Amino acid sequence: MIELKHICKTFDSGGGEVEALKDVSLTIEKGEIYGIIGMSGAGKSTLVRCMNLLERPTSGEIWVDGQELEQMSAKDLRRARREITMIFQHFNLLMQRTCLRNVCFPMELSGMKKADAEKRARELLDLVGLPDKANAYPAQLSGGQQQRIAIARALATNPKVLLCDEATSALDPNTTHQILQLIRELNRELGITVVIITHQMSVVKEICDKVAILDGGEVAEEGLVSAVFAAPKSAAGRRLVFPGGADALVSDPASERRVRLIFRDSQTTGIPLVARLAAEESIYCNVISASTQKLSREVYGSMLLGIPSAHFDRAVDFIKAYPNIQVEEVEHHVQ
Ligand SMILES: Nc1ncnc2c1ncn2[C@@H]1O[C@H](COP(=O)(O)OP(=O)(O)OP(=O)(O)O)[C@@H](O)[C@H]1O
Repeated sequence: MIELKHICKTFDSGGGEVEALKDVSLTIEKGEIYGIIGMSGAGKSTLVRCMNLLERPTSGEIWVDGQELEQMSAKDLRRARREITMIFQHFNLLMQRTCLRNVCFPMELSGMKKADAEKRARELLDLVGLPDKANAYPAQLSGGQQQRIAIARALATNPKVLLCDEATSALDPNTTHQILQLIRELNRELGITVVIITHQMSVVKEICDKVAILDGGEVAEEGLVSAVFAAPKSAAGRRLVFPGGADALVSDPASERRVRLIFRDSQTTGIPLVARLAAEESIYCNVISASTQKLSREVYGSMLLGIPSAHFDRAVDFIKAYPNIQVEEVEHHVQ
């Protein structure tokens, strides 16, 4: 289990101080796939680098399996770091070494015998589906294959935690899907805890159990992916889930009140609610935006409606009579 407690990180950059992380607290349970998502500059890379002390926080504590990293002896910290490995957007392979020698590298550093390291490296190449690339050089491989080699290398020290910093951002959608599948298999089969740093919602939707949305160095919200993405509460969450949104001028605040509806299963997403409000109650709503998405194997729908103020209560009562629809009034600037 990884616990971040009140992490702050301030960088001294020539022109002044940059507060990259402001009082970040998160708990990542053992065996979870945890996504950390945010816009560029939100502090994602800084946060993930703090998790293995590649970056030392200015204040706050990082606990891994009940031990505080900064209180460890140098020897214990080296051991702990071997258990928290990382893969990167640009793979960071050693280009002068063959794939086999790349995977052997961390084992050589830890003093393992060459023959044992090679045996283990071949097993790992097998595990990531590239047993035939042992003698190839990274430059001879595609991006997806290079990331597989990087994953094999990351697994060489039998880690408990795999940190993935934008690990699929340089890959096409199909290759991204294959790498995410591999990461999910490793999570299930080896029980590795996975932390995924990304700016892509599709990545979090595809494999994460939980997500934290980072905004300006702070956690805007966090929780189960299905809960956060179905009904984001923070402004940062809404920007991510409803990018672009609807034009704030699309409805008239003087005559309409705005509600967000969240539909929670495929039966509910199929209800022609707006048509029924018109046909059965003679209430004519303005559909400002609508979308459906699949999260954790369930279909969620979201709709932003402008309801004529005069009929607001009646319309909300009508909607609430349906099970599995969540209704919340939102401010007029919400999109
Ligand atoms: N070594 C550093 N020195 C000074 N400022 C830094 C340093 N590293 C990061 N920052 C600043 O900290 C903030 C957070 O950066 P970080 O790289 O963690 O964000 P990010 O969410 O990972 O962004 P991106 O998705 O663009 O990589 C930014 O304002 C960045 O300029």
